[in-house]
Amino acid sequence: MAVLELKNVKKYYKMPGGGQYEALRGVSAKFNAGEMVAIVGESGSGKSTLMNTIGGLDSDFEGEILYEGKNLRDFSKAEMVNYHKKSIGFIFQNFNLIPHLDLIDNVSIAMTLSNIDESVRRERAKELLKKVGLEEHMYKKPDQLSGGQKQRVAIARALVNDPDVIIADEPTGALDAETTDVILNMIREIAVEGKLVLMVTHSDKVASHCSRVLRIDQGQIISDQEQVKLEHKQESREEIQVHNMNMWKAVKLAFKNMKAKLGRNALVSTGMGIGIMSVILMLSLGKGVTSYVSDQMNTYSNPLVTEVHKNTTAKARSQSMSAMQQNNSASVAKARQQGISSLTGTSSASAFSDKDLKKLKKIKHVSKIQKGFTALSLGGNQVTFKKKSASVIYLNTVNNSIAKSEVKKGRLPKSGSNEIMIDSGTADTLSKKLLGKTVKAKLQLGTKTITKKFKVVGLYESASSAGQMSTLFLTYKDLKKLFKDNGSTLKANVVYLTSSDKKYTSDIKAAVKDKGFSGSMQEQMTEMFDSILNVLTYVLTAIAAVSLVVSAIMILVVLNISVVERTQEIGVMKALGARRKDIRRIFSSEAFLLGLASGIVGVVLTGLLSLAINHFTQSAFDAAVVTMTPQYAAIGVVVSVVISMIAGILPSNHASKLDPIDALRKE
Ligand SMILES: Nc1ncnc2c1ncn2[C@@H]1O[C@H](COP(=O)(O)OP(=O)(O)OP(=O)(O)O)[C@@H](O)[C@H]1O
Repeated sequence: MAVLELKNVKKYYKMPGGGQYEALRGVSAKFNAGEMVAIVGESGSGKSTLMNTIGGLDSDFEGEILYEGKNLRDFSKAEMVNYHKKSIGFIFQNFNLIPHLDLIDNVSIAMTLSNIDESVRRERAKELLKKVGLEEHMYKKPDQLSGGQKQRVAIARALVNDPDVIIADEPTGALDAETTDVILNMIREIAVEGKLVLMVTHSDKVASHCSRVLRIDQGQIISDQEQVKLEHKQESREEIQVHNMNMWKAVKLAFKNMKAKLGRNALVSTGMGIGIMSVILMLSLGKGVTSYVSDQMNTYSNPLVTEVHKNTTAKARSQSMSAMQQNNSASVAKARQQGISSLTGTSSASAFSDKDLKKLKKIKHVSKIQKGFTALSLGGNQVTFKKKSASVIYLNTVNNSIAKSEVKKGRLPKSGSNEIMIDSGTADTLSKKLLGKTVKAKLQLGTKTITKKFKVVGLYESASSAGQMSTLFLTYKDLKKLFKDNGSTLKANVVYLTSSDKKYTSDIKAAVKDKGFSGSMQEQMTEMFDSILNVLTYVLTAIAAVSLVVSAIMILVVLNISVVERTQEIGVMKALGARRKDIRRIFSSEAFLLGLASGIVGVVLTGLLSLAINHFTQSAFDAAVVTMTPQYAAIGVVVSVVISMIAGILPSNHASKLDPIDALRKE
């Protein structure tokens, strides 16, 4: 039975100016296994067109090309892929080997596309390379071989999946006479082993080696002569199961391709890596600076204690904003006054009512609730010792949030014996030995100012550097009495909640906010700083991200160049049975690998740069300002991969859609 049967095959090419050209004009022939058929004809007679249609590279023909009883034109995509992989082997005039793969990989590429295991592939490739006499060259690259050796590799490649038909298009066209004979004998051997060999040639001498000569002129067979019958050897057929190439094999192939252009890919990855670095660096810098500021502001003196204020400043701010919007200057002034009076401790709005205290008591895990008072005054409070005076900005009550370590010298004041504690800075301006001495204090109590003697029993130094303000502490009880003695009532404007365990403090802080109160001044300022820094970080990151657009364009250009450079390779792969999907996968995998490499370069560069920056800031401000978290590193790598893969969509699609005939013809 014939392996291939052609019935009245016609092929029309569309002419650029309209109309069509009939390149094959009703070709009919039968080809049997074990034949070596020379297709001879003048240039332009239609030989290549006929081979392309028989080889399934061009299904746009009329008539029938029957393989196993089915017309190639009616093949489904999967059947056609199988036909390429299993039934047809191509040998080209200019060899069309893949330059960056070694001989083993070149021979076994069709098996890679068929998802055959590496060990099986290599074994088969070695066996075939041995058969064509290139065993000792198998790790060479094609450009290290002579023309004849290259064609021998191409023969081995055509045979790898043990096809029924070998199509050889001028296989000796680029070879000298001596090498031609070697190659022709090898091809003849293929037919002797029982395969059908169809060989295009111009040369009658080459044709004389064949068992049958088919002459073609102007798209028609003009003669069909059987010259000799070949003596056949019965060869056992290889049982090779072909499947579709999986993603992992595509990635591995892509990796080999990338290695071939290592220098270029390294440069591109570094370029994109710098873009990624700028993004990670901005995020890490934002994080580092935010936590530095938070640390500076929020060195909580006592991790168990939460300081609570009435939410008057926020209220005053929003009132003042809405008054400003309404252009009401009286309301603006009123709102501002409220803000000031809440700071100076004279606002009734900032005082805690019993209802407020009850609300706070209900918060889970609060073991103790302590009332306090804090007031700011600019010049109103003064401490005098031996004719020296110092202003005290804050008047505070002794509270649980003061840590033992903050009492630098002496102890906390006790109630009932006119004791105070002042910050060590203010104390020093009065006398180096103020501890234990009696000072005269002028204090503003609400609207009244009183003068009274106190004994300094403690010197205070805030744990937070932002809290280093001149401050005078006395007990709440004493202050309450002072107010009462002067005809007014002290109302707590700060409350300290002690948590039953350190681990609940953050929950308590959150609950305080939920109930409409606010935290300490430092906490409020930190929150404000945090939000400003966050906005700043995002703005800077967005600016840095612009460089990623440039990187994406760079990757797109590089992949496009790669597609152009490798057009022939794509043509060969398609002739060997690569699906569009496979080609797309290979190029997308290259984009993926470029993105991954860039991401890693970006992370490494950020790591190195942050080491340098932190080294500098450590010595300058005793703090590391760049904090690269694993999340940021992961974001960098993911962003890099995603951008690269998006940039790779167009080139990969373009590659997958290339027409195999055009691609193979590309010089
Ligand atoms: N894509 C195409 N579009 C239009 N015409 C084409 C196309 N490909 C081939 N032809 C025309 O079809 C005819 C047959 O071309 P083909 O390449 O099959 O000839 P050939 O016998 O293989 O020639 P050569 O030996 O020079 O390769 C030629 O006249 C050619 O100009």
